[in-house]
Amino acid sequence: MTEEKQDLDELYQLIMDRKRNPIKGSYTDYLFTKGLDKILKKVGEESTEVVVAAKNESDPAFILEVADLAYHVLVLLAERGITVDQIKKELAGREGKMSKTKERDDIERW
Ligand SMILES: N=c1c2ncn([C@@H]3O[C@H](COP(=O)(O)OP(=O)(O)OP(=O)(O)O)[C@@H](O)[C@H]3O)c2ncn1[C@@H]1O[C@H](COP(=O)(O)O)[C@@H](O)[C@H]1O
Repeated sequence: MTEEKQDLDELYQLIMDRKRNPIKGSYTDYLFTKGLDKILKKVGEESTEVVVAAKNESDPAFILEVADLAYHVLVLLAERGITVDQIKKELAGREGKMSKTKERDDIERW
């Protein structure tokens, strides 16, 4: 059996392509047309669904909700003009910095 995988970078590129070349009937296009407030509303809704699924539902249902959230966060990044690489760079800059779990400074005060 072949297992299909979609890289987050590839999905982001597809979303960017929808932004540059709108396609009628595309849900991504629908979100960009509605604008930032609609995208933020979806990110909020999908976040809540992840929380509920994490507490109550099976692994497949939880995975589905996390995937929905990931997609909408990528749309939000694209709307704000931020790339996945910028997020990776931010995460890479944190590597090895969180060694204490008590009495440690907030992330902003590193
Ligand atoms: N990963 C996703 C993805 N995850 C969720 N969704 C859509 O997100 C919507 C969420 O469903 P909801 O019931 O919460 O929302 P709704 O009632 O449909 O709409 P609103 O609440 O936003 O008005 C559904 O319509 C899903 O189809 C996605 N739509 C697209 N993608 C990816 O984006 C690619 C491009 O999609 P299009 O832009 O539609 O061509 C697809 O091939 C996928 O890879």
